[in-house]
Amino acid sequence: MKLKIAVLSGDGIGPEVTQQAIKVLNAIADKYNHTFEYEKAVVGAIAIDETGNPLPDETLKICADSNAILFGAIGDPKYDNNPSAKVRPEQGLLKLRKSLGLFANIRPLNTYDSLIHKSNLKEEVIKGTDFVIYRELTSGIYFGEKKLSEDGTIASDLCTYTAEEIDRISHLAFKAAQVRRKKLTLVDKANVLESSRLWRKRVTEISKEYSDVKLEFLFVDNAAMQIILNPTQFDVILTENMFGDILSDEASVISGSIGLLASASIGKHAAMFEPIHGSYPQAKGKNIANPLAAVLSAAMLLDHFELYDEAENVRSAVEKSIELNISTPDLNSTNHFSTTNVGNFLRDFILDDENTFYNKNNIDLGQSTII
Ligand SMILES: NC(=O)C1=CN([C@@H]2O[C@H](COP(=O)(O)OP(=O)(O)OC[C@H]3O[C@@H](n4cnc5c(N)ncnc54)[C@H](O)[C@@H]3O)[C@@H](O)[C@H]2O)C=CC1
Ligand SMILES: CC(C)CC(=O)C(=O)O
Ligand SMILES: [Mg+2]
Repeated sequence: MKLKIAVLSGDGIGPEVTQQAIKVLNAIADKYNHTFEYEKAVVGAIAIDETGNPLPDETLKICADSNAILFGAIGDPKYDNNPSAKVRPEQGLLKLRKSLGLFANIRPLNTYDSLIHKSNLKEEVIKGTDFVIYRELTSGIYFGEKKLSEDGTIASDLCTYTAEEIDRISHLAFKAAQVRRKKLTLVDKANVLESSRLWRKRVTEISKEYSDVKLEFLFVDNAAMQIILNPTQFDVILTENMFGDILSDEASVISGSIGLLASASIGKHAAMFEPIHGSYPQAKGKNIANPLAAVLSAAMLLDHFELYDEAENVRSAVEKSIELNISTPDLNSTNHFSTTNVGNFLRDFILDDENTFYNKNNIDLGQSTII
């Protein structure tokens, strides 16, 4: 297969982790005889520095002309610490999602046997967790009208949803539940918010078309608690933009690190693959960020083009790296490996086996080595 992939690595650790995802995609292309062509484009703080615009037209054009987009992360402390900045990196990402119509953000979450004992949460609580969050991505409060009074003392952000916006992602989420464990939990705040009541009404209506799927409702405050107390109860979680953003960061604690959580942002005519984490500026340039979220997002890209064996190969390599503790410091506090070397391991494992990596780097199995 031939694919044109736009690469928007962005800010902070974005370029470091995206580089490993490309390394892995290149190994897959070599092994399975595919051609992946990459075209780089700027977004976020780096784009503001270069052009004054967090999403230059040229970037949008490159994305629109590609089969898929590989996205790293955006954000920089110089904007985070300046609430008055009018032009911000995050606007680039939001505009990109909106312009390409990427209305569904799919965030899978599972545990790894070799990490469970390291979790901050009890093994018996998290073992077997396997759910996916369907987060609405192009509407809600992140896209509503923003107002600041002239004297700067009153601010507001409007949360709006239309029936159409709710319906299109709901159908995707129900379809996902049908091929999973047939349970869908709508997370909202329908006891308070009018927009949430519309979600409940539409989703209840749509559920009649998916009678094999059990529909449950949960208020978001309770959902935040249940995700930690009893995460195995969930199969598909469907929710609006901001709730999905927040709950998925919380849920990443179950897996062991936010550096493991991948996502696919899907629209009618475009698809983007992005880790759920941000630009982790404290780690920029240190070669310590976990690249697995970016790599697993690349696996979701392969799935999207029905390259299922290839995607499975990437996931096996990731599992092997975790099992062998070839991991960055977020997962391996003692003998950690660099971002680059985790990527090298995955590449070597895909193209050959784990021994290649050990031999190339002169590592004895079981030896304590930091590289
Ligand atoms: N999709 C995106 O591009 C997103 C961008 N942001 C932006 O990123 C910047 C930093 O925001 P934060 O709230 O600090 O969120 P963040 O996700 O960048 O980092 C939060 C914490 O998560 C951990 N972490 C994140 N990525 C990791 C990785 N790959 N490996 C290991 N540990 C990792 C680190 O402990 C870090 O301190 C801000 O400018 C924010 O606006 C935040 C979230 C999403
Ligand atoms: C930085 C925001 C625009 C989005 C975000 O936090 C996310 O998509 O996870
Ligand atoms: Mg987020």
